[in-house]
Formats: sequence, C-alpha cells, structure tokens
Amino acid sequence: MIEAEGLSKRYGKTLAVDNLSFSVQSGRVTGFLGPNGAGKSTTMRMILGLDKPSGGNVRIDGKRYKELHNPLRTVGALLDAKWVHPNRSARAHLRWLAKSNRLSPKRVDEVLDLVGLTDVANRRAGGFSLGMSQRLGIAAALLGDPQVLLFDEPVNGLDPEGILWIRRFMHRLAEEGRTVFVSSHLLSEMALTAQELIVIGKGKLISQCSTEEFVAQATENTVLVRSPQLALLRSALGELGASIRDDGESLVVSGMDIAKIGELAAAKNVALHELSPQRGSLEEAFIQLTGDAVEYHAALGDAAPAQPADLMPLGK
Ligand SMILES: Nc1ncnc2c1ncn2[C@@H]1O[C@H](COP(=O)(O)OP(=O)(O)OP(=O)(O)O)[C@@H](O)[C@H]1O
Repeated sequence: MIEAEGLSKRYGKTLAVDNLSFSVQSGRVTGFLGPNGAGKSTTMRMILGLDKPSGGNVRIDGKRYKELHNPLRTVGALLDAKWVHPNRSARAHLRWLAKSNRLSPKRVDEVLDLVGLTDVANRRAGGFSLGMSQRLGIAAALLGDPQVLLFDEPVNGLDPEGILWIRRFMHRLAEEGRTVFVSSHLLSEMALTAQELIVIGKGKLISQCSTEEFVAQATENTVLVRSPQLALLRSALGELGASIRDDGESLVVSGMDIAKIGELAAAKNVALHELSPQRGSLEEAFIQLTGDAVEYHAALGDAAPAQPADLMPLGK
C-alpha cells in the first residue's frame, strides 16, 4: 500500500505537486492519470525517495522509502526503460543489479523468464527494441519480488502487441495481490488497464475512485434504442417522463433504466432492433471533471488526436 499525505514539491517558482493526498491499495491496478507536466513523475520520484518533498510525506507499507531495510524487496520501479548500460547483456545487467542489492543471482533467470526475455538474455541490451527494454526494466523492478510496483508511462511508444503484453502483465501482478501503480497520460489505455484511478492536474488531486465510478460520475449513462416502430415507443417513453433524443433512426434515452425501456416496448408490442447501454468515455469524464482547468484541456487536446484509440468508450 502507498499512502501520500499533503505531498508537495516545489522547483523554484513551479509548484509541481500541490498538497496531494491519496492511497494506492494492493491487489488492484491503480492508474495515475494526468496530462504532461501534471506532476506524475515527480510524485513517483518522491515515493521512491529520489526527490525530497517540500511538504507532506509518502509511505510504502507504512514506512518512508529511506526507512526500508531492503528497498528492492519492498518496492520495484520502472522509471526509465533505457536506464541500462548499452553494452551489457540483459542477464549481466540484472546480475549486476542483483549483486549490488544483495539479491540472489538465481532470481535473475526467474525474472527473465517471467518477462519472456530468456531467449535474448545474452544479447546486448543496447540493441533491444523499446518493447524489449520495457520488459527488461520490468524484470529489474521484479528482482526483489516486491509487493509494491511503480511503472512510469510503461506503454509510451510501444506497439499494440507490447501494450497488450504490459496490460496483461500488470493485471497478473495485481491478481498476485501486489500493489501496482501505473502512470500514464493515455486515457484509453488506462480505461482498459486500471481498476482504480488517481487523477491529477497541475499537481493537484482531481479524483480518486474506481475507473467505472470516475466515468459514471462525470458522464451521463444513456440507452440507445432502434426499432421499426420508433414513434410509438417515443410517445410511450415521453409519457413516463424519460428524456429522449431522436435522430430519426434511433432514440437515445436518459433518465430511465434499460430494463424498464425493454419492458415498456414489450407491453406496447414494439419490436426492438437494438437496446444497448451507452457509456461515457474516460475522455468525456476528464473534460467534464477538469472543468475550467484550461491548461489541462490544452494538454488533453494535444494528446487526444495523436491517439485515436483514446476516444474509445470505456470497456470496448
Ligand atoms: N527537476 C526539475 N526541475 C524543475 N522543474 C521540474 C523538475 N522536474 C519536474 N519539473 C516541473 O514540474 C512539473 C511536473 O513535472 P512532472 O515531470 O512531474 O510531470 P508529469 O505529469 O510526469 O509529466 P509527463 O507526463 O510529461 O512525464 C512540470 O512543470 C515540470 O516542468
């Protein structure tokens, strides 16, 4: 478990992290979401004792990082996948890390196997693709078999296969009961990967809740109805006070439960060609919840067009 209380970090005039309090539970993948410059990396560095807070504190399983006896056995992190000597092989890199942290050399082959790098373990890490480098970084994070794992933007620049692999791997780590904290500015990816979200903007906490709650609280859930007897259904729904948008071919109904709409159609002998819940997207939720945070919108706007998949509704 990770707990931050009133965490702040100032760099000169920039308040990178502003009085941030949150907790990250075990057994779940928690997404740490915010646009570029929101303060995610700074927060992660403070969790790992690499940056000193200007105010507040953060604890891992009740202890500050510097109080941990054998940090790599408690917390593992992937901050920068390219942080590896280019001429060292993957195995040599991990052996060096294991040795300098008094971890068993046997664990090196175990983690290489876990991340699927056994076959290339003796190749120069400098020649690795980004996806392979990310796997090597994850192997390093797992060396001490820690219960708490931090990943800073782990899918940045990866191809779809690499993204899928990371997503599945994170889920597996959480299913093993570990605390998995993953930062990203990619909305669609977090919608698929994270069960919980901590959302920040300009260093401040915007929301902490489950991904579903985040979308539900910020966007309206509606029901799409298609029928050859649309007019009949529309007037029946209207009589019951549902609010309806009609585009001529379908109705979008809000303020009424999907089961009730289906029952009403059956009672009126109306054939249905479609009756489907429409859920808001994580991106809509973002825009709704960040309100007048202009800087935040600008950053989202920058990120969205480059990632068409980010517009996918949650769960698709
Ligand atoms: N060492 C530093 N010195 C001065 N300013 C810094 C330093 N590190 C971060 N900042 C500033 O703090 C703010 C937060 O940066 P941070 O890298 O934590 O954001 P982020 O959410 O991780 O962004 P990204 O998604 O781009 O990695 C930014 O305004 C950044 O310019």
